[in-house]
Amino acid sequence: MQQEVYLKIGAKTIALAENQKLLIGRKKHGADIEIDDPSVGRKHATIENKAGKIYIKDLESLNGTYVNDKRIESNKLIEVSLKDKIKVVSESIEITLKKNTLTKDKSEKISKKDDKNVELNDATGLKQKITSKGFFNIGRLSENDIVLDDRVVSRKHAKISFENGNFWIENLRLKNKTYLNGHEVKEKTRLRDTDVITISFYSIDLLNGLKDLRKEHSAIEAIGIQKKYPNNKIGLQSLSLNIPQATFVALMGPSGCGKSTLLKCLNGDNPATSGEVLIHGLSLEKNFNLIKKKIGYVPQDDIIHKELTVYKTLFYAGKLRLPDDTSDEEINNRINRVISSLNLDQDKEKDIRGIKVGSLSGGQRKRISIAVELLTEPTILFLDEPTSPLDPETIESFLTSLRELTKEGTTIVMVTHKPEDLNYVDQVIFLGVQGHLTFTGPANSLISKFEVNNIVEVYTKTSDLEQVLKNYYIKSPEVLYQKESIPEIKREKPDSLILQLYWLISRYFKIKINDRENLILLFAQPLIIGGLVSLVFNELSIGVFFMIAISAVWFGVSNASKEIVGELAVYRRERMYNLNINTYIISKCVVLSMIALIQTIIFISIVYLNFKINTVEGHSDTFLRPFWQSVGFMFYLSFSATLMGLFLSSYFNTTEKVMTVVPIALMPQIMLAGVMTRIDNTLVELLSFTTLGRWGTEGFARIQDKSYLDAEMESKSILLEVTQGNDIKLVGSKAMKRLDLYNENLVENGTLIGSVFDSFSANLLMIAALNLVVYLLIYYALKRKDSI
Ligand SMILES: Nc1ncnc2c1ncn2[C@@H]1O[C@H](COP(=O)(O)OP(=O)(O)OP(=O)(O)O)[C@@H](O)[C@H]1O
Repeated sequence: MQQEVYLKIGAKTIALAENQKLLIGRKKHGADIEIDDPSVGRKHATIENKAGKIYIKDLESLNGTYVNDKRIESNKLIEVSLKDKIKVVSESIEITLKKNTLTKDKSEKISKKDDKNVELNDATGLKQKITSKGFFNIGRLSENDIVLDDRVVSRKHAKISFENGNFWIENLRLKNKTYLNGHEVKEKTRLRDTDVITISFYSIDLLNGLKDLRKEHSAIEAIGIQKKYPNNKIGLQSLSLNIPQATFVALMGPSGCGKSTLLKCLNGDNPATSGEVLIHGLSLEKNFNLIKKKIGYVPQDDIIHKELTVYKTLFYAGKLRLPDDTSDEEINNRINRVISSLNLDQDKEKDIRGIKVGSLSGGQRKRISIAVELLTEPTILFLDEPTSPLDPETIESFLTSLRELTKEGTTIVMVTHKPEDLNYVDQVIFLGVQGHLTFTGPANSLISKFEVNNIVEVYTKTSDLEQVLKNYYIKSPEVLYQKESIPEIKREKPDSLILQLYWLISRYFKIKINDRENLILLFAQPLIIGGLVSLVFNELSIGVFFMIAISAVWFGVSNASKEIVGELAVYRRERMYNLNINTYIISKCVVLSMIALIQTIIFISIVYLNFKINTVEGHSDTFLRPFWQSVGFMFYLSFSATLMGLFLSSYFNTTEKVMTVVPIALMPQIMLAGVMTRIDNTLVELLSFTTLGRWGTEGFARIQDKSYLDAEMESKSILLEVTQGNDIKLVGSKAMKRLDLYNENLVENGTLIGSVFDSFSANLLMIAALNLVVYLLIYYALKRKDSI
């Protein structure tokens, strides 16, 4: 049997479990019982419960510890009873010995999880229950002591134990995280009374037990937030907001006033430069890794691939976003649920799951973007102008389904320009020009607040800076938090990089396969260019190898140049979630390399067959060879060019810009290869070092020269030359003499520096070095997109 002992300090009640010792000390110095008084020592005294008996010990404090107004001797355990009055300097601590007792009887365990959790809200019960049982398991399964029915909670998630007089918290699963005061619990950590554990949107602390933060706090609170862009432009003027749970909010204002900026500050996509955003009472900045999994965000552009079917879109989103231990069956159940909650299953004749996203209407596509976000069951949805592309009829059913979501408890913040959308929302936030908050409140009081006849006039008034500043700007009462620089929200790795890579490759592969027309064009390119080369060149010469190298560069760059910029919205959204930049780049490289390999095989086969069949008279052995080495080298060039294309695609923000730059990137490959003209200027020579055109042409020349030499050496038909000093020198074979690609065409007539890297391996190494540089450039270009 155990006795429950409680300490009362002012309004606070703290349980003192059996065999527990608590340190009393000054605030912010790590004590279990913190007293906000400078006259209290950092480590002032201890109070402990030894088998139901309470002892207090003063730790040589300056201002003393008092029992019944008598200062006690330092470093001596003094037993105290119910009647005694204990004082730590000015604070009086009352000790209460509760009458009821607790047994370790198993019947105490209540099977229904809600009943069980209700008990845990009891401000004083949790500690004693943990002490009595020795530990408390927390998890999704009903057999846990604290049951949290939430997808980001593992079946057996964490454990609070009581050992050696102290409480400890440990996370039992690596994948789903437990946070202690905002920091991930990586190892078993001592738990103090003032510590707060957060798992999903639940908080647990020894004093207050379990709390569902969604019930305790507003969904979103912005306190004195302001946004300054790096160019010093103010995107948002200081403002404060409070958005209750399950509210449908429209965010409106004139064009360019900062609506998207505010949305991004509230969801962490591009955080405020000062002030604080709280999501269900938790600091967005400190708990971003948790919060990002529980909020949904659909930016202005669709965050889906039009080449995939609806089912595959949702399936891959589930695989990439849900915890790795989520079964396919569970993902399918969720897909069915989100499809029905967004009324996407109305057409009984044609199942929307099998339709390609690209064939859907604008409204349906928007809903699929939202469905992707709903898979993770977010408590807040941020939507940036979802109704803009929709016609009035579609808007009605679209907003009705969003309303339904708010009834189920989701909070929605939606940027909109459409006055008719106000019929569906509970609240409006109206921004004025240059990011000034001018209105927050129920939609039906917007017109009266501005004393106008219609919403168009609200736009007129809020577009006039002078009027806004004079009459409407709702300045934040006080700026509580000042930050000097943009807070960097630390991004967390996905559960498994390998699995993320697998699903990214799988999705990208499917996208490519489903885009039949484009695939046909991709494979028609080597047929056409290879055919032309065969047609134009009557005999194998340096020009042919130059064309092979340039074609490889062209294939790689053109295959890749639209691949990142074309899905920037998807990339940015997934990056905000848990996308790793390296797995993303590698997934692009893997799939694009497969395409480049097929193109290469087609191209080399055509050129090989052409020169094999149409040999020059007297030189029947002069054809492209060796076949597989040529394929390998062309593929290597094409892969390297793919990286170049990916760099262009990651650096620019629009497809148009990339397409303008592609020819500019290709020209040096042609001009600096040393074939068009002799390169005899050091600067130009050095520039040619950075081109695949140069290394590619030279590499092919070497492969050919070597293969002819080898072939002729084998057949012993070698050529010897008598030099000026009457030495006999091996110069190669008949065929090689005829070609002599490297020496004659590139060194003597072409580049001067060829001899500097006089080996094929050096060629390969130079290309590898270029690849490494380009890979790093892609990485940093993508990283730059994280926060603008
Ligand atoms: N990355 C940035 N750097 C500098 N200024 C920016 C940046 N992003 C936005 N701005 C500026 O901040 C202001 C607000 O932009 P924001 O996109 O938030 O407006 P908006 O109200 O959503 O506009 P719209 O209704 O046209 O979508 C604009 O003047 C814009 O030029």
